[in-house]
Amino acid sequence: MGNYLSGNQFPVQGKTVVITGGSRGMGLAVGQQLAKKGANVVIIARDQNKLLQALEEIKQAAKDPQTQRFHQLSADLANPSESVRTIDEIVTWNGGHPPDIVWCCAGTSLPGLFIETPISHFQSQMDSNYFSSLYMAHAVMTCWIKTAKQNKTEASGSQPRNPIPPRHLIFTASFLSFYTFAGYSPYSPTKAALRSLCDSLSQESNLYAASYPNEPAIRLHTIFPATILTEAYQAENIIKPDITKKLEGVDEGQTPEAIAMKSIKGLESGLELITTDFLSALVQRSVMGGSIRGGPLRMLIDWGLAWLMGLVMVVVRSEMDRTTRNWGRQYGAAGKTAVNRQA
Ligand SMILES: NC(=O)C1=CN([C@@H]2O[C@H](COP(=O)(O)OP(=O)(O)OC[C@H]3O[C@@H](n4cnc5c(N)ncnc54)[C@H](OP(=O)(O)O)[C@@H]3O)[C@@H](O)[C@H]2O)C=CC1
Ligand SMILES: CCCCCCCCCCCCCCCC(=O)[C@@H](N)CO
Repeated sequence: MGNYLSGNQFPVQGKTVVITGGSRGMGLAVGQQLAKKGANVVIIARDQNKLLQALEEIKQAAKDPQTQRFHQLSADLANPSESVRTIDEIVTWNGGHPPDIVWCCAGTSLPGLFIETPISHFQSQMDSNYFSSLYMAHAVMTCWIKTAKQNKTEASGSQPRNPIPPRHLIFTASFLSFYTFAGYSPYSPTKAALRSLCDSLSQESNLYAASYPNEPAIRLHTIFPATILTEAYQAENIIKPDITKKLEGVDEGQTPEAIAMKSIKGLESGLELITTDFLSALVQRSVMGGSIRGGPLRMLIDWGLAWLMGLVMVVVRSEMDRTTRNWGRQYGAAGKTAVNRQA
């Protein structure tokens, strides 16, 4: 609580954190960094061997391995009943208490030109990226509100107690939620949908906070990383259309550790939408819509950048259109150019 009042809006010491996709890449880095800050960590993914290996690495990073607790669960989160099952099991493991923080990192990317993409990929990308997060959100929010009801602390006109540290639900989207381009039609809509879900739930959380003023509020967040240098990124590059690689070439990428660190910093400073690099921060300002804004200073910066980006994005878009047309003239309309098909 001290932490909370003194400005850190994301204290994790002694809290129970669930990380979906915590067995590798960004999710694993998040698990290690939160363990280092004193959190109890539960990771969920499909591959059990990877989970066991990752759990060891997370334990090794722990601040106090004697008191912190760690757990892993194998589940395919594209299946809605698996989210309910895992949350139930975590509550039991956690002495009957719901987790304090759920961070949805699970996801995959199958880039491809639209008509070259098997129709089943559009559904499986939605399942893997959007629905896996939605199902988890539904399961854990249901659990949190059920607990609030059981505690019978509905608003009765009385003043709420001291500020209670909130619970947190975190989605992992992408730079591509804000701005997409050729080759990402199977993927970007799944991440844009996550941002919209976050905005919807963030508004709705006011309803719960007002109904249960003596229970922890639910805070929503979405992280928007650009390229993360993971094994998954190497794998997606094998199938990624050459034009897509060219268009995203300006982004050098960041390590999963750097992305995790910047995400946690954003959470600690109380942000709802969090970017982890400069380009994403700029492009975010061109599409703020009804998303929540920060305090007066941040609002001023947002507003200035939004004005600037209104102009800049016109240039960015037409530049990318020009690159794509030139590519088509030179190489034709295939994902892999003849040169790279042979390679
Ligand atoms: N790499 C990049 O360039 C970028 C990635 N992102 C997003 O960030 C997140 C992390 O990316 P990254 O670290 O590269 O990903 P990784 O592929 O390295 O890790 C993905 C994790 O999710 C798990 N997972 C995938 N599908 C399911 C499922 N159906 N049920 C349960 N677990 C699942 C994987 O384990 P298992 O396969 O065993 O289930 C693994 O633990 C993803 O949401 C990704 O879309 C955003 C921007 C850029
Ligand atoms: C001033 C504004 C200029 C804007 C220029 C646009 C630059 C393009 C940067 C592309 C970044 C792509 C990240 C994709 C991450 C991702 O989610 C995938 N790797 C997953 O498949």
